[in-house]
Amino acid sequence: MTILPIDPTANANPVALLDFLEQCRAMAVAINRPRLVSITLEVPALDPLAVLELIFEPNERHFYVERPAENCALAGAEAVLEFSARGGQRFADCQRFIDSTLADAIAVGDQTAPFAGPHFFTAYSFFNDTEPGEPFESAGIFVPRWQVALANGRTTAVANFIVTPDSDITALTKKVWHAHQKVAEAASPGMGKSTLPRGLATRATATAGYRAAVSRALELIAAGEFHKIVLARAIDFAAPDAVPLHPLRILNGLRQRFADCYSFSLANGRGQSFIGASPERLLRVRDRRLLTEALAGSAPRGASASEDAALGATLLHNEKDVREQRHVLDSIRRRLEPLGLKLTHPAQPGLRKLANVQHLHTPVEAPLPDGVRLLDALARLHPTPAVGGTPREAAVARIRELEGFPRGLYAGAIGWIDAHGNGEFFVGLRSALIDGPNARLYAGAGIVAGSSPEKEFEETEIKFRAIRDALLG
Ligand SMILES: C=C(O[C@@H]1C=C(C(=O)O)C=C[C@H]1O)C(=O)O
Repeated sequence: MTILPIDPTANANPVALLDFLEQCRAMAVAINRPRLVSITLEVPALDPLAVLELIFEPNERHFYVERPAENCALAGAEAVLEFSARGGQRFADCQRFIDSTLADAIAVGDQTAPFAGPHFFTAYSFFNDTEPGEPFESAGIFVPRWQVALANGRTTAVANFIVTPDSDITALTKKVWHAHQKVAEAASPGMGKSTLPRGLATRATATAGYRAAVSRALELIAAGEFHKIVLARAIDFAAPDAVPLHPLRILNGLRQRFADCYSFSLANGRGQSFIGASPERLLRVRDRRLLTEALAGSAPRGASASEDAALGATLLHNEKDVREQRHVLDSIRRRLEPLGLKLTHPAQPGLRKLANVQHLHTPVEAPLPDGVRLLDALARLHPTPAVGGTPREAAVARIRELEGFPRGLYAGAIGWIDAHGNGEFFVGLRSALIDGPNARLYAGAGIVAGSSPEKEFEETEIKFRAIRDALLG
């Protein structure tokens, strides 16, 4: 990436912009290829979700993720660049796309500001290949036209665009200036209010046969085919009178209730969005330090502090749950150590308490060795036994047949990567696919020897609550 020493705040006028874009075009002519140009500006305090609401277009791509507890939110919309891949090489194909895009990219503005420069919003479906007709690709990346992020009390806006050797620079200047004005408007005191449709879901149908699928999985475990498998259920909700459900309205409810989770929305640009409040970090890389976690084993929250503590203590000592979580931790070690990572983690799991459920949790950390990049680690980690099973191949091979519905992005890997190789991915859990007035909700549970079909069913009911309550308003 070429970083030009231009101060965009001092040059925030259409004449300077035109001049700058002419320079970029000359740089595109020099290599005879299009270039991604990225302008970063620090702006007054803004809620990225409010901005996304204001510029929301149902048929544009968007990406949103927020962890209120970390005072961190990131929004992007409209694709200036898109890439998709499928199959076993999808992570490596994505890395090549990112590398070639960055090799020709030009950036201006303070590149040390939080979330400065171009970001690649990326989603991997649970399986290497999605089924025909599924709304999201098995690997999809887009670079947004605009991005607004909040971190450590600072708000950063980024505008991205493509300059080709024969770009019409006057038209492009108008477009970029218009986008700049739009974000500036959103930051003004008279900021508009979007009128989101008030669609709420009521009617529900659940996929049948979950208990039978768990029983069948227990037979396969007894026969030695695998040790653990995660099986999910889907429930379809619909809004009466076909009033469309608005992903960002549901998201606003999720972020208020699940401050400690990743509240997210990802739109495919064709009217469908995948939303949720996921408790599970798959991977974070910051300044070449990798952070992941083993999260598995579940218990309800108690009504009083003492009941809650008792439920937590039972979970910490439950042999089945401890074994289930251990499978996840062991798998993380097995998958990452061959890359040369020296992992550190506490010897015993702790409790991760969410509004509706508590889990066993072990944070895992390591410096990234030279030459190893975020997507190398992600390709090895996904899917962990927290959402797939162990041994991975044997368990994952049975999931489609036992569940009977396409997972799509449920339990997939969703996140972002920046120009320096930093990034963060979470697991697409406690989630729903929104399509007009329809919503499909997903929740699963890990099955090991000793699991009971009835208890696993109840566990999925508890997990459904997170997204169901937000959906029902
Ligand atoms: C599969 C889900 O959650 C995963 C499975 C868990 C379990 O089996 O106890 C716990 C946390 C998650 O890793 C889900 O929420 O759908």
